Amino acid sequence: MPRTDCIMRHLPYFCRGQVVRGFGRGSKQLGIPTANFPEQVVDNLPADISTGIYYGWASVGSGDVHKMVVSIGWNPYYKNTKKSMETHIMHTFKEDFYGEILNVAIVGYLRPEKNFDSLESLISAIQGDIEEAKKQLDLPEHLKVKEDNFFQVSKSKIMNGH
Ligand SMILES: Cc1cc2nc3c(=O)[nH]c(=O)nc-3n(C[C@H](O)[C@H](O)[C@H](O)COP(=O)(O)O)c2cc1C
Ligand SMILES: Nc1ncnc2c1ncn2[C@@H]1O[C@H](COP(=O)(O)OP(=O)(O)O)[C@@H](O)[C@H]1O
Ligand SMILES: [Mg+2]
Repeated sequence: MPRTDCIMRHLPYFCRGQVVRGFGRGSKQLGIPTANFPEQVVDNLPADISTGIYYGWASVGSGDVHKMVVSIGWNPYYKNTKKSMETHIMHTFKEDFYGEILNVAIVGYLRPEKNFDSLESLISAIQGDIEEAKKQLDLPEHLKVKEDNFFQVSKSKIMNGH
């Protein structure tokens, strides 16, 4: 079982990285696209940050900051052999953003990763996570992270030059 005090010690956790291709299941099978981070970003996570489902804030390149949910782990339903970190942003984008920089601030923990008997139950669990995250993120302590300098830096010229 994840030790909540261990997890919370690292939050908020900020990171950025280029969006890479995963297995293409997020949008095609689940109807919930997830922007996947490269292995390097996953390897740089603090060793004692538990796998599981988290929520927070995200922006793409120098774009607006949106609510997000992120899954860190091996996706037991799919039995992945590599640990992944995948972010679903609660926003409708006009097009895919592979290759762009994704900026992420994780602020809270929702639950451990689970296996499910059916795709339908995986999808409804994820939809439940999204609803819970939306509620939690309206709390003042979480809303303030949206304004963090971390996201301001991503809007600066330095980042736009890439
Ligand atoms: C909020 C959220 C919760 C998730 N929870 C689980 C889970 O409990 N078990 C699991 O096997 N996968 C879970 N996933 C991961 C999905 O299985 C994953 O997004 C899907 O396999 C897409 O993978 P892909 O990006 O490689 O295509 C979750 C994803 C999100 C965004
Ligand atoms: N709201 C969104 N949240 C996350 N990714 C999105 C969103 N809208 C579009 N995308 C795009 O969808 C891609 C993820 O789709 P997905 O089916 O999970 O494929 P993959 O397996 O390649 O990660 C992201 O890399 C991004 O380019
Ligand atoms: Mg994905």
